[in-house]
Amino acid sequence: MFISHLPKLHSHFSIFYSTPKIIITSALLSKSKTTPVSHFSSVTAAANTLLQTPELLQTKNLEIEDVLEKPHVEISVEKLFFPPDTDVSSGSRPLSSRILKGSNIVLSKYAGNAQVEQAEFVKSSVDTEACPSDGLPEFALVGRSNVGKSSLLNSLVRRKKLALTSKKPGKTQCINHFRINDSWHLVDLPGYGYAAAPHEVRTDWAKFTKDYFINRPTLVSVFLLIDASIPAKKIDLDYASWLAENKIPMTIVFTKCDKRKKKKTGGKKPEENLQDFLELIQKFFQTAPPWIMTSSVTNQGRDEILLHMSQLRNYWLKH
Ligand SMILES: Nc1nc2c(ncn2[C@@H]2O[C@H](COP(=O)(O)OP(=O)(O)OP(=O)(O)O)[C@@H](O)[C@H]2O)c(=O)[nH]1
Ligand SMILES: [Mg+2]
Repeated sequence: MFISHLPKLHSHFSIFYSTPKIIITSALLSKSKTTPVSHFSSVTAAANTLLQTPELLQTKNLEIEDVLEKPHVEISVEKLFFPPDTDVSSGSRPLSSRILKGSNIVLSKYAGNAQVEQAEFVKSSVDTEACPSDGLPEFALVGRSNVGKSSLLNSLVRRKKLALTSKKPGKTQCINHFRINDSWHLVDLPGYGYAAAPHEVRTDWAKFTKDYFINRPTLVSVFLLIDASIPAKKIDLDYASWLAENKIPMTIVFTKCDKRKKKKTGGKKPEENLQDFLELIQKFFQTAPPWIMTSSVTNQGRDEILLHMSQLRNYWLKH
C-alpha cells in the first residue's frame, strides 16, 4: 500500500490560515540550541496534547523538544508536507511548533516508536523477487553513487559499519535489507549515475531498481538522497521526476549538510543548493514532497528522519 502526497489536506488547511506564509522556527539552517528551557517545556506540553503520542515523548534519547523547529525561517504553508490523516486544524498550538527541524515535515499523531533498539543485516537480493517476504514495512534509500546512502543508514542505526561505505562510488551493488526492531526494514540500494560503470550496467541498474519501486508492495516510501554540498545534477532531477511521475511516495533527504566550504562545494552553501533543487523539482509535484536536511558526520536530521519514518510506517500499518 502506498501513501499519497495528501493533496486534499492542503486545501482543507488553507481554510484555517488566511495568510499564505507562516513563520516557522528555525534551527532549520543552524545547529545551535540556544532556546530557553521554558520554551522547550511549552513545546513538549503542546506536542503531548496535540499529537497524542505519549510513546513518542517516552522514547529514550529522543526528546520532542530537540526535533521540532523554533521560529525564525519562513516557509509558506503550501510548501509544507502534511502526513496522511494529519488533523491540521485541531488543537490550540500553532502549526509552527509541529514542524520537524531542518525540514518541511509536519509531525502527525502517528509519530511514535521511532527509536532504533536493534538493527541487523538480513540479506542481499539481486532482484525484487528475491527480497524478504515477511511483509514488514520498508523504506528504501536511493540516490547517486557516493551521495551517502550507506552512511545515512549507519547514522540512523547508530552503528559505524552495519552498511559498508566507501570513498569510491559503486560500493553497494545489491538490494540490501536491514531489519530494525524486528518490525520494519531499511533498504540500502546501489547508487545511480556511476560514471565509471559501463553503459549496459547503468541501464540494468535503472531497470532493476525501478522494478523494485513499482513492484514491492511493502515499500512504504522511497528516501531520495541528494548531495546538498554541490549544485543540482540532471540525473537527480530525472530521478525525482520519474518517482513523481510514477507516484512513488518519496522523501527528499539532503545529505552532507555539514560541508560548508564554498570553494569545495561549487560556490553555494547547502541550504542554497537545497532551495535551488526544490525550485527545480516543484513542477513535478502537485503538492510539496517532504524534505529534510542531514549529515552523517554530525548526525543532523537523524532523529527527525526516524520520527518521520515512524509516522509514515504507523499510518501504513493501520491502513
Ligand atoms: N562530509 C560528509 N561526508 C559524507 C556524508 N555522508 C557520506 N559521506 C562520505 O561520502 C562517501 C560515500 O558515502 P557512502 O555512504 O558509501 O555513499 P553511498 O551512497 O552508499 O555510495 P554507493 O554505495 O557507492 O552508491 C564516503 O566517503 C562518506 O564518508 C556526510 O553527511 N557528510
Ligand atoms: Mg552504499
